[in-house]
Amino acid sequence: MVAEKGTISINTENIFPIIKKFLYSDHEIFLRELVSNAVDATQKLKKLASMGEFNGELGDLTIKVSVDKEAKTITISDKGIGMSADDIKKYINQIAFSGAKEFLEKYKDTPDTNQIIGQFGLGFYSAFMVSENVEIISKSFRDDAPARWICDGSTEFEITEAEKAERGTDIILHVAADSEEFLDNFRISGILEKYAKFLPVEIEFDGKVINNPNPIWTKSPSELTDEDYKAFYKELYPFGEEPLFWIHLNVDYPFNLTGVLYFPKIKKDFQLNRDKVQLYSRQVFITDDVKDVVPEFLQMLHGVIDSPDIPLNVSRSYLQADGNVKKINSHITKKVADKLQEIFRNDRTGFEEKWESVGVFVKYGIVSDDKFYDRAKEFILLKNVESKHFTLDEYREKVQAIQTNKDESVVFLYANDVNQQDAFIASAKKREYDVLVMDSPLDAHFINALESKLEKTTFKRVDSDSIDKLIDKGLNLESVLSDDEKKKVEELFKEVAGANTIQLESLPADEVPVTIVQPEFMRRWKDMQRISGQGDMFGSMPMPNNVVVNSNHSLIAKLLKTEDADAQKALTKQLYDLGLLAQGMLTGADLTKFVERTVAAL
Ligand SMILES: Nc1ncnc2c1ncn2[C@@H]1O[C@H](COP(=O)(O)OP(=O)(O)OP(=O)(O)O)[C@@H](O)[C@H]1O
Repeated sequence: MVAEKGTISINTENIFPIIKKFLYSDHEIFLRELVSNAVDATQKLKKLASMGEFNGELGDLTIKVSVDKEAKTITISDKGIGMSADDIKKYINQIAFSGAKEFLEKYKDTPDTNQIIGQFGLGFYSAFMVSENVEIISKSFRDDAPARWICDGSTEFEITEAEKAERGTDIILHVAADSEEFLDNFRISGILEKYAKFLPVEIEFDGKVINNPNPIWTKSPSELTDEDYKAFYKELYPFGEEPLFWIHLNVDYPFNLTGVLYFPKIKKDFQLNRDKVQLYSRQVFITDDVKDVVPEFLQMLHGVIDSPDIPLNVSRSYLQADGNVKKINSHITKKVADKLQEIFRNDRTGFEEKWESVGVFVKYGIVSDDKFYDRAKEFILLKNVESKHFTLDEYREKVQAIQTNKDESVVFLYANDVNQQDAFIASAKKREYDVLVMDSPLDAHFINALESKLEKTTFKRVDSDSIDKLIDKGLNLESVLSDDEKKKVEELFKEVAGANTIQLESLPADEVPVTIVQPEFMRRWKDMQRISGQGDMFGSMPMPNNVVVNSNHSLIAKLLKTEDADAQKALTKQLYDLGLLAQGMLTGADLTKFVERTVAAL
């Protein structure tokens, strides 16, 4: 068969309803699009005026939005460049022919042209998502006769001359029966509040200007004071607590990006984050779902990012593939790291005070982004039980002399619950060891990440073994017990200890007789699963503990000497329960019996 080539034909009558229906999943977007067009028309006029191509009076350029419940109309009026009948035919009747793009092409070499929002030539048609008929009444700045265009959403339209005294455009939406929700003032003001809050031209609704046309991210940091940044934060999040500090982003190469990111105070447990980073494109709100644009670990930041290089119709798969978005992502990471480093270097005390909040970002960053560790390693802080902070290098330097084990690995001891692990911390202190506090939900992952980065360093929770096993220097004490005696002790404890493993050790005589420890490896693995929210496959499984019996303690000698079998059992049980009690593991009926027994023995 001979190859045949051709062009696929598109039938406008069929494609039009598809555009209307599926272009935007969210119908409220129509207002964003129409108000953006009005802003564009106004900005174009200002631009022409600044170049001497328009010499008339600019006058009040406020854009007005109004709702007429009775007539069932929504009107968006601007005093921008307007359109003649020919302009309407050219720009409106040809779908996907963007006048904005044409304008940009024409003036691309002049300054400030990038303030125009439109790019696809589709936005106007979103009006049909909510309207039965859409009417345009417009008068061009060129003083051509005013024109009226009306269309019912089919491919047919009517264009006639109109009466209009003032320059500019009125877009009148005759709202369809299924969209009457948009005839509600609250609804409209809510939509404007969301999308138009920072548009660069004043927008009036219900007699009030609803926007701040000059938000701080459009200004230069040198014009701004701390108070300005704080006031803007309040404007964004009226109920938020004052932020810790902020970063003003200002990039124009290789992509355009402005914005202000705030570091919020973070409570210990991650609270649900309602105050999110907002994404704008030329001051038009796009979304507050900034996944992909902002690195995952920085999504807890607050503030605003504005980039014309982020496509307006944000779809996730599109964003992930977008080269600019990737660059933006790593730029933000770098900026955040630079800012943290600057504060760390210039104000160490202030940095330490903020560590509880800042640490959450840093830890999350280290866990989720390999490159971030290299940027952050200088200012990662560790806090010990005396609430002193150390960098990684400082801490290693501090503990290395006495906390190195026989394999030459430096052991960083930590507690995740200082109260509950007090007895273990006390034994560590007896050896003059230092103990860190690792009590944030991220710490299990953070510790793992650090172990993989730091050479010859292991983290061990203070209660995961007896202290001389945690930092095993290979200097084993002799046991005072014979092998037979050891066996006997083991049997006695086996009877009371259920599924737990008995571990006889020759510890110094002044260490406690019985300790219950939770092996580091299993426990940490379980913690990590819990925080990653991965099914609780092992989470609900009871974890066997190790019962460390100090064979050198005098009470163990006494236990062996006790001849009466019941008395021997009772003493074993008492010692075991004391071990559980020290770990906060003695509860319920066992605790009640323990108290009764102890009282009876007094
Ligand atoms: N209020 C208005 N005043 C003057 N011209 C307008 C107005 N609204 C629309 N236009 C003209 O119609 C064109 C098409 O508008 P439309 O919203 O469909 O696309 P766009 O704004 O160019 O791009 P996008 O699809 O990104 O919004 C605009 O580029 C502009 O030339």
